[in-house]
Amino acid sequence: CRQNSRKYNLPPGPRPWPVIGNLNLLGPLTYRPLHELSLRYGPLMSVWVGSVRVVVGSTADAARMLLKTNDEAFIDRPRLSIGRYLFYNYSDMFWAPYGAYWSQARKLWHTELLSERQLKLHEHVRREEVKAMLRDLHAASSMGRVVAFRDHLFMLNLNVISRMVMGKKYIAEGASSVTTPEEFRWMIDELFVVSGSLNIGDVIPWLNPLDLQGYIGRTKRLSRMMDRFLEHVLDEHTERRRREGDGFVAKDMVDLLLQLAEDPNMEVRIQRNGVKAFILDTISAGTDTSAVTIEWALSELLKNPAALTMATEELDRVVGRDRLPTEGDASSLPFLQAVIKESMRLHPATPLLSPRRCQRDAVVDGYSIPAGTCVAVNVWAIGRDPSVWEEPNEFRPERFLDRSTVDVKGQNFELLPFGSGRRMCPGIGLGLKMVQLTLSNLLHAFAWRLPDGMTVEELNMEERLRFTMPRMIPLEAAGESKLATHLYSAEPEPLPM
Ligand code: HEM
Repeated sequence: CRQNSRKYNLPPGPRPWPVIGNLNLLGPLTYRPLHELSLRYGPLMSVWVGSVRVVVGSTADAARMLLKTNDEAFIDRPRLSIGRYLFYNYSDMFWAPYGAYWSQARKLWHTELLSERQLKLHEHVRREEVKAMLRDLHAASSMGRVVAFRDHLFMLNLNVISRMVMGKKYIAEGASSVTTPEEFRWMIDELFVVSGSLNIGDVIPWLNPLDLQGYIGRTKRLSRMMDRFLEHVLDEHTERRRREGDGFVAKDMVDLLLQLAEDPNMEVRIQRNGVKAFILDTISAGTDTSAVTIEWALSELLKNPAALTMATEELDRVVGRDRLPTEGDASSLPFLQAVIKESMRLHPATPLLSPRRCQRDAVVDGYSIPAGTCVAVNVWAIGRDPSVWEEPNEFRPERFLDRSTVDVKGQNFELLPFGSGRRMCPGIGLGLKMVQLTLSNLLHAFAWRLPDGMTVEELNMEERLRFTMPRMIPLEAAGESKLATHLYSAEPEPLPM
């Protein structure tokens, strides 16, 4: 593979070592050394991860060339062990190779599974779950307890996804006869551990059969447990459909998927494994991403009290103290929107966009990129590029009030938290709703401050990298309830007309 590369005019990059390539340069927070290397080798550079050639784009222009101008060349994903062993041999959408199956899946997600109509139908689920979280936080703050947000935010997003996709919360006591809440939680944690780890055998293939890290063994074990659980979910849904006969109405994503799986007009039939793989996609791609984004936005606000005041004053003005913010309020909260964009600029949930694979030889900016090359876009570096952003390391939401046309929907290449092009995140609508609704409610319902004795300067803002990029140290804060007590009860209020 490396000999082959001599005949190509590849983008420049550091000299690779035998076997490991440039792995020695990368470290745990890969996007940071990659950013440093790009300052030396340029916005389009080649690095070797083991024996896999990776082309990294580190500026908005490079991202545009890779994700828009050459969208079709880089639309595939690499075949990694996780897709093979956990996602039913790439039967999901995230890891599916480019082709008819993936195209059909995208269409279905867009028109059926996560359509505007489906999102609207489940608005009450998001409201109820946010309210349940507020109730718990109210109880904690009445007792003067400091709140650690991470678990609350993760459980909120998991509960919303579980209810929208599978019809109920599987973490609740007695929710399922095949797993205990503890077992389910273990599976979810394990899912993120394997999703966020590099399997050495994927980049040094002759090591794969040895499974030196135990990665394959772990993934297969998790897959067996998950499969038992997912089979049970599918059986429960099939049983309800049988029981209700002609009166059956699809209530959640699994119901819809099972109907689609039986549709003889499908271009490519969705098999039972496909249904299970799509469920897994929503859990792995749709829970932690939103939770991590909200935790970073709260952290930046606590570190920047002036911005926190502006956000809460805006909520007071627009929503008033008699009710909780709803999804409909989002468009009337420009400062909150700016806070979210600014936070996503500095702390994108996936600092290196999920890997793409070049499906045919391509030429980008005069460099040739051979088929099979992996492609990564360093959105973390793009978000901090001083030629695009003034004072790039400062948290300044106001910058988006002047640039309100810059959004996160994949058209502005300087801000790509959801990626871009035909492979960009299909969950953007749901993800944004969750982030906006949760953040507005947390800020409106409580006055937050750092734990006693901690100054703004002492709030640690280091990150770590797993599947997503969470805070290294989970955020803690003390909250004081601001609204009338009945607004914290779990009973949902009626939606404003
Ligand atoms: C704040 C929340 C979220 C963020 C920041 C986020 C970010 C991303 C990014 C960066 C990608 C890769 C795009 C690319 O390759 O260009 C992606 C892909 C994907 N996301 Fe999201 N996501 C979020 C929420 C969600 C939700 C709620 C779901 C589903 C319920 C979801 C499902 C997916 C799937 C299935 C893919 C793979 C698409 C494909 O390969 O065709 N995401 N997401």
